[in-house]
Amino acid sequence: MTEQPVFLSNDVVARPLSYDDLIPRLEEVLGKFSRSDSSDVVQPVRSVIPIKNHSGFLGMMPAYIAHEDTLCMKMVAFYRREENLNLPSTQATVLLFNPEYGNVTVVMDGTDITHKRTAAVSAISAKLLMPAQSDVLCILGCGHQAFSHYEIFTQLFSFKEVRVWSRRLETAERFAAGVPGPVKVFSSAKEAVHGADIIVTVTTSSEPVLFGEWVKPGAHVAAVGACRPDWRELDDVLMRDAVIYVDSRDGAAVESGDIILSGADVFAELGEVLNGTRPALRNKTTVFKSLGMGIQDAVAAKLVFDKWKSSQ
Ligand SMILES: NC(=O)C1=CN([C@@H]2O[C@H](COP(=O)(O)OP(=O)(O)OC[C@H]3O[C@@H](n4cnc5c(N)ncnc54)[C@H](O)[C@@H]3O)[C@@H](O)[C@H]2O)C=CC1
Ligand SMILES: O=C([O-])C1=[NH+]CCC1
Repeated sequence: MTEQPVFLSNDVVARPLSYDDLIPRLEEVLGKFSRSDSSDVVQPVRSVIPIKNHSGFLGMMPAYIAHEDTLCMKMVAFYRREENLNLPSTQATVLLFNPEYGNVTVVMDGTDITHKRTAAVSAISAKLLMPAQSDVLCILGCGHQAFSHYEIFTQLFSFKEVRVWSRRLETAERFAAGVPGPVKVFSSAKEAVHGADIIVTVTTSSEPVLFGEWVKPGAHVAAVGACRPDWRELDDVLMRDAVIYVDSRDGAAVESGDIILSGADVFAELGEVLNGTRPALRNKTTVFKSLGMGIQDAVAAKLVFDKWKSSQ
């Protein structure tokens, strides 16, 4: 009980974290979260403080998962950086506690956990909501999340074409050169999106980068950026015309500018679809508005720690 916490650096965390392990655990915990009669999963909406002098935010994301006896807290700092600063826009540290005593057992770098669990949840949304015949994937934004989304989407699904767009052409070209498969680089978001079956938005923009009139009817959008109540990635037309799914209704009502400012109704949480209590309307245009949840970090961190322990 009085032992010092272990520290796991990002290279140690990244190694054992596979999507095959992550996806079923994330599906299970999202389902439990969305069961109104379940006290198994406790997770308040993230509390966020602005870092006023530096245009950043610090988010605190605690979670307790009773059936796994996992008590976790992620602290995540995020900034809207200019691309040429070459600094990460998101940095995270995860603590796991001994739930019986409350002492910290492990401190781990949360970078890879954040990249992979976010992409894995978007992939779950795609599994449930993208058109049955999905040939074209389009990714808007070419930073860290774009890489993890590319990785899992191309692992899980077979696309005939993968397209990318970023605000600066050279960022998109660097992305295309850095991934193993063929990628078409576009200099216009509108052209990149044209005819795409699934669109992932992973930008740090606070203004819409995706407009409803560009989106093919029936397409699925996994919208990952814009995590402040006054930030947008999607315009009002898309928010009005699409069926809106979220990770957490409570989180979306407080944090998502796309939902709050458009006045769009939330149709379902992803967990409700996984539980079979709300339908997956695959034939409609769908948006999954992702904000990120502490329970997602908790299952990922527990997975990493268990694997690390068994390798010692
Ligand atoms: N939903 C979730 O669970 C999570 C969401 N995020 C969010 O995902 C987004 C992407 O994160 P990272 O890939 O780590 O960031 P990053 O900094 O590595 O990449 C950001 C990308 O956005 C592009 N961008 C920046 N400003 C833009 C603008 N005004 N218009 C169009 N594109 C612009 C950049 O060119 C870059 O390609 C961020 O908004 C971040 O807050 C991050 C972690 C978890
Ligand atoms: O869930 C998460 O870690 C984040 N969501 C938005 C910025 C970071």
